[in-house]
Amino acid sequence: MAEGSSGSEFTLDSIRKSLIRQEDTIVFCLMERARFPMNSALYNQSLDLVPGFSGPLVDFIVQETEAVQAKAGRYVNPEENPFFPDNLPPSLVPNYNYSQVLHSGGASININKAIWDMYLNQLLPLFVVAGDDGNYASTAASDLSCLQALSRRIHYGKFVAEIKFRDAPQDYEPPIRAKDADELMKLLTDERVEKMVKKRVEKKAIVFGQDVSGSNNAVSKHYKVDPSVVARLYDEWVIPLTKRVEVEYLIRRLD
Ligand SMILES: O=C(O)C(=O)C[C@]1(C(=O)O)C=C[C@@H](O)C=C1
Repeated sequence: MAEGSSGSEFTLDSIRKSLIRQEDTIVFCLMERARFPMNSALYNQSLDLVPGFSGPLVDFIVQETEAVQAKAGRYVNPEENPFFPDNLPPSLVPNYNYSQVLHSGGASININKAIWDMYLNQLLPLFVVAGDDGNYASTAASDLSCLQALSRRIHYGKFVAEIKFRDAPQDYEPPIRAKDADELMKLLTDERVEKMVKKRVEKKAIVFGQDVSGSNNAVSKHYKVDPSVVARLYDEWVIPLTKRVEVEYLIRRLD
């Protein structure tokens, strides 16, 4: 299972612990991306910076990186979903025996297009400064780290949904059979937990993102990423998209 999770235990508590640990990764990834300005040439559809490749430079870098990672077995892991799944090379390394806790229908759920669109068009402009420093390859590597961390967190909804189903099949089976997405959304929602998640990620952005001085204890008011943007990221996108994955997973759970 994911970062910080042992693999043998599969409970709502252990899954939530992993989601909490993944918050750290996401906040640090955003702080790393914020070191670079927007570098918008990287995302320009019509610049064709790479001879023989048509499309933005970020697509080229992500596709090539995913191809190498696919050969090294990244996408054999049920927690990982590629952004460019078409024509990915197969894994060349011996298969690791990942615990197969998900229903087989879960494998086909990949909402990375929505994550990509949200990250590039809505989130990035909220936390990076305008400008161009020419560091396109490093910026794209940093984007990919953010995208992969967000994708892992959001698709973790598959595991959350599986454990919720196993804990209360009698509640979930009727709306699954009726293909009632609204009822499933109601059942899986826990507003108290969502509130806590949003508060905690904002706090993490405050704690991790302040300038630390060796000489005194003054608390800085400058943060590497605006904590309210991190809270908004979870409120508007991460939690709703995780819930979308949960519903998509549950709808297929009895197929
Ligand atoms: O922890 C859960 O129960 C989840 O389903 C995850 C999550 C989230 O994305 O953080 C999503 C839906 C719930 O309303 C609460 C939290």
